[in-house]
Amino acid sequence: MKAYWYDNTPGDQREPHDSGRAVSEDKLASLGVLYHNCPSVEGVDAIAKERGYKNRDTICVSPQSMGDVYEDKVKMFFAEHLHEDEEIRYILDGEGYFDVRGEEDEWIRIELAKDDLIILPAGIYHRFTTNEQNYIKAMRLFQDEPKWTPLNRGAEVDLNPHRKNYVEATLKRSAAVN
Ligand SMILES: CSCCC(=O)/C(O)=C/O
Ligand SMILES: [Fe+2]
Repeated sequence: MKAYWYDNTPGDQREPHDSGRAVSEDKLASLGVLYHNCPSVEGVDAIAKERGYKNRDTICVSPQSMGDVYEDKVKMFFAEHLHEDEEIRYILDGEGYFDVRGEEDEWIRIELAKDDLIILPAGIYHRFTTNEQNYIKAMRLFQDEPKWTPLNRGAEVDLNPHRKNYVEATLKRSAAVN
């Protein structure tokens, strides 16, 4: 895992966009984004049990596995959104980037590879993209039914109770201490 401020320059979303300014694991944790390295699935099972996850599936995001819909899927994942549930992603193979918003709405890019596990809190605005290798295989863990419901950013979603709770409980506290 490597995290850094996104450089905001134009160019393909799959390029690194590394500003050269690193972001620490502590900084991510202050935003409610938790990272673990899990060399074996037992570590994943322990985290899932502790946090009450009941379901999981595996997704492969690549032109080989998705065919004609690959580019549309990548565009969809890259639209800024939130979820009403916490989400865990465990990388089984390949690489990709999760971008999350900091306190001042700046993007932080989190580069993930095999054995990396990330927990994103409910209500955080984020997006995902493959990198230039166009290949990632990940385990998706769900607290309840295995559904992936993105709520794309907009005035209405800003007022979503899960968003408001995240802003009050996590984002404002993070801004106060950082
Ligand atoms: C590598 S997992 C596919 C993307 C995804 O599950 C997600 O939640 C994007 O926001
Ligand atoms: Fe998401």
